[in-house]
Order: sequence, then structure tokens, then C-alpha cells
Amino acid sequence: MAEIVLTGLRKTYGKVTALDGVDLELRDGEFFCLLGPSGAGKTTTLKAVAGLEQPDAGRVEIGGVDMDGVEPYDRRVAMCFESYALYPHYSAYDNMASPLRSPRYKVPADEAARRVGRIAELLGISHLLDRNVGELSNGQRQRVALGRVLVRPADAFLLDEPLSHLDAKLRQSMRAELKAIGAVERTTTLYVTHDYVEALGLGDRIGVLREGRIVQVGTREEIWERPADTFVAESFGKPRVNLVAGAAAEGGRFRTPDGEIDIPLPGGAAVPPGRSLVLGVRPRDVALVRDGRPADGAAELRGRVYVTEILGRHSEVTVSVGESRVSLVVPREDAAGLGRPDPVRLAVPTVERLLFDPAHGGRRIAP
Ligand SMILES: Nc1ncnc2c1ncn2[C@@H]1O[C@H](COP(=O)(O)OP(=O)(O)OP(=O)(O)O)[C@@H](O)[C@H]1O
Repeated sequence: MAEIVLTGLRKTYGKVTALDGVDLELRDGEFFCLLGPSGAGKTTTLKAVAGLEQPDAGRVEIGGVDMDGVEPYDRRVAMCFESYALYPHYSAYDNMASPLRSPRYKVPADEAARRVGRIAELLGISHLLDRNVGELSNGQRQRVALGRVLVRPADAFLLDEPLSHLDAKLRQSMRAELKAIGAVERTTTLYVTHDYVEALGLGDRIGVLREGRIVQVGTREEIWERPADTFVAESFGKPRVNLVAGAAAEGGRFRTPDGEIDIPLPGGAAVPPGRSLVLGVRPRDVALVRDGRPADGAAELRGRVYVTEILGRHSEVTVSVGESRVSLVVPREDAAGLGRPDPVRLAVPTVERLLFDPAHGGRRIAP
């Protein structure tokens, strides 16, 4: 077990800045998810921790020890890449046990068998242990590769999109297993993903990486309810958060340029009238109003259906409110019969409204 502390990590490849001053602290035994779009620097961060890439500047500490000059093999971390190198002519068992036979991690054969057996069971691959890896599916191979990492005694696991080749159902069950392994082993785990559902489901805490910088670190509730900026807000949730451009108006209100949306500012934000703002509301927080008035505290918007799309048992309805668009997710039957350009009324509840400042990179200013 060990905490991992990254300070001011920088790494450039020619003209590309992969890491632009990454600061991150992982607590001992924590399951930490690093989320970011393609090219954000996730893999580079992992490699810097593993010692496979030398940062141009900054420091990596594992368990309180500065890793400068420490060889990858001496860092006591186990890393699993998205592309996994297995021995195709060996059995799954031998692949998983191979690290435990190397001089560095050598454990007695019965201990190795016990470790491999336990991890294989957690990963749901016990029945595959005798098969040659060359005969396995991609998803099965990915689990063997993950197993090979998890059997090793290590202070930290570094996992790079380890579930990317699994189908949706298997991913979901594997998430539960990984969480269980993390809890049992209490081993600090740095888990890289670009899938927000995975990050929310797995991470004790989540770090959001953008263009080589950490933009926010927090629990799933903090990241979801109090995103640091519009980038983080847009990174979590499907359909995406509604971001509506407008400005502060007299009396503590938010107004779009055409005046069609004119509602109280969230969280009693004190913003001088005229200042540009972006209002954020998640589609699942917006409701259709059929009769009467919206519930207490909710603001009413009037618009016309622009498009509807069925998402399984729910439908996404996109509504034009003047020049702005607002999406909402409602039970499928509630949207039945709705089509362009039917008039609709929407309720936007108070508490879920977020306010961002477009003049400062879209950072959240309320609540
Ligand atoms: N060996 C390399 N040579 C040149 N450029 C590189 C190298 N490795 C990474 N990069 C660049 O550095 C940036 C960050 O890459 P990195 O692989 O860390 O991103 P990532 O967040 O893991 O992306 P993905 O989700 O696509 O794997 C990218 O612009 C990438 O093209």
C-alpha cells in the first residue's frame, strides 16, 4: 500500500504538450479514476508513475519516496495496458502465474496457485485457466492480462482502460468485481478511463484531466453536483448537460438574448446585470408540465418540440425556447405523441441549476 503524489508533472513530445503541470494526490488504498478525452494525457500520466516515461519536470512520489532515478521494476507498481502482451502459446494459468515465477516476485508454487485461483475467480475466468491464450476471445484475453497484473504483490495498481474490449454487460459485472478486488486488497489503484459511467461507478474519487492538466478532483457527488467548469459538466452525463448562453439581468435573473428564458439565478448568485453567463441544467432534471403550474420553486419555460429521440424506456425531447435549445429526458410514454412543433411547457427546478462564467473558461460560479 502506498500513497502516490504527483507534483508539477510536465512532458512534451516534440511540439505536443502531453502533461502541462499535473498535480495529483492519491491516498493510501484509494481507488482513483482518472478521466479525460482522448489525448488528454491519461496514459502519459500512468507511464510517468510506472517509470516508463521520464517527465521533463516535476516529481513522482510513491509511499513517500521520490521516484527520480528509480527503475520501473523497483517501483513496486503493477501496470496493465490497454494493449496487452500475453504469451499466446501458454495457458491462461501460466500467463497469470508468470510474474510470480520471475526472480523478483517469486512465491512458492502453492501460494502462486492460490493467488491465481482467487483472482481468476473474481474475474470470472476460472474455467479458462487451462486454455491457450491464443484460443481466447479478446474480452477473455483482456481479463487474463488484468489478472496477470492483479496477482502480483504491488504497492499500487496502474490500470489503463482495462475493460475496453468487453461488451457492455460484461463491463458492468467486471466493474463490480474490480471494486471488490480493490476493497479486498486495499491496494492504491490508479484507473484510467474515458467512460464517465465507469469513473462514477468505480472511483472513490475522480480526477478530470484536460489537455495535460487536472481540472477537478472530487468524489462522484462533488463532480456531478458541483462541476468545476463547463468542461467537467459536459464530461459527465448522457444526454449532455444543457448549457444555455445568456446574461445576468436586473433583480437577480438569468436571461437569454431574446428574452425567452428569464428565470431566477441559481443559489442566490450575486452577478452584476449585463455580465455574460452560461446556465447549466441536466436533461434529467427538466420536466414536462402538463397541467397547472410547475412544482414549488421551479421555473417555467415555454417552447416548442424540436426533435424527440427514444432512448430505451426513456425519450429525449429537445425543445426550442426562442433561439435556445433545452433537452430533457422523460419516461417514454410521456413523450408519446409529441412531435415538432408542438407547444410544451417545461419545469426547471431551482436546486439543480448551475451557473458558469464564460469569460473565465466556463468556471462554475454558483451554486
Ligand atoms: N510517444 C509519443 N510520441 C509523441 N507523442 C505522444 C507520445 N505519447 C503520447 N503522445 C501525445 O501526447 C498526448 C497525450 O497522450 P496520451 O496517450 O497520454 O493521452 P490519453 O489521454 O491516454 O489518450 P487516449 O485516451 O487516446 O489513450 C497526445 O497528444 C499524444 O498524441
